[in-house]
Amino acid sequence: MGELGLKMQVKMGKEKERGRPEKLSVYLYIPNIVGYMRVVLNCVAFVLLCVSPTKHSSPSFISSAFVVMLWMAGALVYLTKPRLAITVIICTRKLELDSFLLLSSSVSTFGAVLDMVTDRVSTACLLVILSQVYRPSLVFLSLLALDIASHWLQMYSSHKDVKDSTSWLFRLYYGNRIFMCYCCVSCEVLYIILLLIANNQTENLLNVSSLPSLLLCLLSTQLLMKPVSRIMDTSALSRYGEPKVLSFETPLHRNTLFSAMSKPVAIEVYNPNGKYRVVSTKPMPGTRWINLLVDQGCRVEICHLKKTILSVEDIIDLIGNRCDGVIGQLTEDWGETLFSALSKAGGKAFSNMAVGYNNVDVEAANKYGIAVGNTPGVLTETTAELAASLSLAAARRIVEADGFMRAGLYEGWLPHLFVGNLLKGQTVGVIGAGRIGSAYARMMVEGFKMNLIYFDLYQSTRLEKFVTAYGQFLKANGEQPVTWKRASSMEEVLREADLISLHPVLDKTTYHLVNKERLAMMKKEAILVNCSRGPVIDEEALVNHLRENPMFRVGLDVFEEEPFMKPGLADMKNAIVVPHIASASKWTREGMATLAALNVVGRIKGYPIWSDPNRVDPFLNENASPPNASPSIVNSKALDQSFRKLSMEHIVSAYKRTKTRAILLDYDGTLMPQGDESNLVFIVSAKSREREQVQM
Ligand SMILES: NC(=O)c1ccc[n+]([C@@H]2O[C@H](COP(=O)([O-])OP(=O)(O)OC[C@H]3O[C@@H](n4cnc5c(N)ncnc54)[C@H](O)[C@@H]3O)[C@@H](O)[C@H]2O)c1
Ligand SMILES: O=C(O)[C@H](O)CO
Repeated sequence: MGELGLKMQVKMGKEKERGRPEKLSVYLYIPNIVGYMRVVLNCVAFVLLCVSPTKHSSPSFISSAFVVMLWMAGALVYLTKPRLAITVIICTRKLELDSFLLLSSSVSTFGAVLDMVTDRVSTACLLVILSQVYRPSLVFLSLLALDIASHWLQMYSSHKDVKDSTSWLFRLYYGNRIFMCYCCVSCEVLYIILLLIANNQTENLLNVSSLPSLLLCLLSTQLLMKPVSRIMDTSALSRYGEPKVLSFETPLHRNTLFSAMSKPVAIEVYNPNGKYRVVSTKPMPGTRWINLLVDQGCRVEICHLKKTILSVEDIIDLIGNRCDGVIGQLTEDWGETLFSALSKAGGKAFSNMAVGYNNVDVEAANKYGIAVGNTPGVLTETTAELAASLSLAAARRIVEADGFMRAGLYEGWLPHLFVGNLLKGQTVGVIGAGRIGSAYARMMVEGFKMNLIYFDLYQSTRLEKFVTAYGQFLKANGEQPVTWKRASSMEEVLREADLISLHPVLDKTTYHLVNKERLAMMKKEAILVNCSRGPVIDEEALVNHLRENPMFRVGLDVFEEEPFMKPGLADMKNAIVVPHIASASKWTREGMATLAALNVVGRIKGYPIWSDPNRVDPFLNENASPPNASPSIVNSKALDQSFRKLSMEHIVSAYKRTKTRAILLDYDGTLMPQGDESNLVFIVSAKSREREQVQM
C-alpha cells in the first residue's frame, strides 16, 4: 500500500504539471495518507496488544448489542447481494437493460458501494469487539475510523481503476488473485488472531455460552461469507454471459462515484498515468488498439455515453482542457469548432475510425495544424463483400423471398415465384474504381463472370490487367472471356450496365451523382448498389424511381440523412436496406481501430507517415510490433511540407550508402523509406496515380 501510494503521488505530481484537474489529484492523494496511517496503527495495535492484552471483565451490554446489530446488517447484505444480482440479471436480460446488469456488479458505483459497505461492516464488528476486550481501546476505534474514511475516499478516487501496467505492484495486485486475496483479508485475519489471543487466556473458544466467543464464531462465519458470495456472484454472472464484469483483468472504470455524480459521462480509462491523453469518442472493437496506445505511453479514455451520435458539445466536454489526440467516428461533425477546441487543449491529431472522412473539415484541421487520419485498406475487401452481397440479394430477391416464407405465404414451387436476374455474362458497372470499387469489380468479374465497365477520374490499369488476364484464362479453358471498358462518362456506365455499384468518395463532385435524370438513363431492370455515402444518391428521386419501376432494384448500405430513410423507402419491396454495416467484420473493425489509434499516436510522437496507405498490413500483424509511423494521414502534405524535402535528401544519401533495389512511384506525394537497410525501397512522388516499380 505504501509503495503504491508513493508511486501514485509521484505520478500525480507529474500529472499536475501537465495541467490535469487538481481536484482528482487531491482525491487520489488523501486515501494514500490515510492508508499509511492505517498500516502504522495496525502495527502499533498488534505489537501493543500482543505484548500485554488487558482484558475487560466483559463487554458492556450496549457495545455487545451494537456489535450484534452490525453483524446482522453485514450478514444481511452479504446474503441478499448474490440473489439481488441474479434477479437483476434475469430481469435485465429479458428487458435488455445492460446498465442494470452493471449496477448489480461490483464495477458499478452501486455495486462498489455495496461491496465497500459490507466490507466495512465486517471490519467494524471485529474492531468494536477488540476495543472492548483490549486496552487501549482508542487504537481500535481510530483504526475503525481510518478504515471507513480510507475506503470511502478511495471510492471517490477510483483506486480499483488505477491499473498502471508499468507498475510491478499493480501487476502483482491485479494480476495475481492469491496476492490480492491475501491483501484483502489480512487485516481481518489479524484482528481475529487478536481476538483469539484474548479469548484463549481465560476461556474455551468454543464455549458458546459466553458472549464474546459466540460473537467470535459468528464473525468468523461472516468472514467466510464474502468469498462464498463472490463465487455465487461470479458464477451467476458467467452463466448469463457477462463474466468479464467481475474479472480483475478488466480495468473497467465507471469514472468514480465523485465524477459520476458531478457529470453523467461514463469514461473508461486505461493507463491513468500515461503521458499523452488520447480520447476515443466511442468504444471500439478489440483491445489491441488500447494496448498499442498504452505501450506508447498514452492514457486512453473511452467514452461510454449511451447516445449513439455525439454532438459537438459532447465532444468538447470529452476533449476538456488537456488532450493530445482524439479518435472519432464518421457520425461526428469535425469542423472548425472541434479542431479549435482540440488545438486549445494541446491536441495534435484526430483520426476517423473510417476510410471516408467527409465528416471532417480538413481545411479547418490544417488551420490548427492538426493531423487527420483515416483507415484505408483494412476495410476494402469487407466493404466490397457487402456490396457483392447486396448485389446478389437484390438480383435474386432474397429479402423479399425471406419475408414471404416467414409470413407463411409459400404454398409450393411455382414457375414465376421470385424470378430475378442472372449475373453471369451481364455487365457490372463500377463508379469510383478506387480500392473498394476495384475489389468489388474483381469479385463480380471473377466470381460471376460478368463483364466490366467502370468510370473513375483515374485509369485503373491494375484492374484492367486483372480482367484481361482472367478473360484470357477463361478463353484458354474454352469459356466465354470477360471484357472490360473504361467509360468516358458516368452516363455511359448507367446506360450499359445491368448492375451498378457506387464507390466514389463523397465530395462536391459526387453529391447527388445519381439523380432523377441519371436514374432515368438506367435499364428498367437494373440493380443499383450503394456502399459509399448516402448523399451520392438523391434519395427522394430514388424512392420515386423505385415506385415507378418495380423491376428496378437497389441495395443500400448508406442513406442521405442517416440514421433516417427518406419517406417511402422503407415500404419499397424492391429496396434492400441495411444500416451502414459494409465494413462490419470483426477483423476489419479491429483493424480500423488499430489504424486510427496508430494515426493519432504516430502524430503525437512525431513519427513519419507511412508511405502507402493501401498497404497497411504491417500495422495489422498482431504478432509483431507495428512500424513507428502513422498509417494514413490525409493532410500530411499540408501539415508537413518539410517532410518531403527531408525525405528526398534521405533518399539520395541512402541510395549512395546502401544497396537500394527499387523505387516505387506513388501519386500522393508522400515520401517514406521502407524496409531494412539491405532491402531498401523508397516511395517517391510522381504525377501518375498508378504505382510502377523501377529497378535501380
Ligand atoms: N458503407 C461503408 O461502410 C463504407 C466502407 C468503406 C468506405 N466507404 C466509402 O467508400 C469510399 C471509397 O473508399 P475507397 O477506400 O475505395 O477510396 P478510394 O479513394 O480508393 O476510391 C475512391 C475513388 O473514387 C474516385 N472518384 C472521386 N471522385 C469521383 C467522381 N466524381 N466520379 C467518379 N469517381 C470518382 C476516386 O478517383 C477514387 O478512385 C469512402 O470514401 C467511403 O466514403 C463506405
Ligand atoms: O468510410 C468508412 O470507413 C465506412 O463508412 C465505415 O466503415
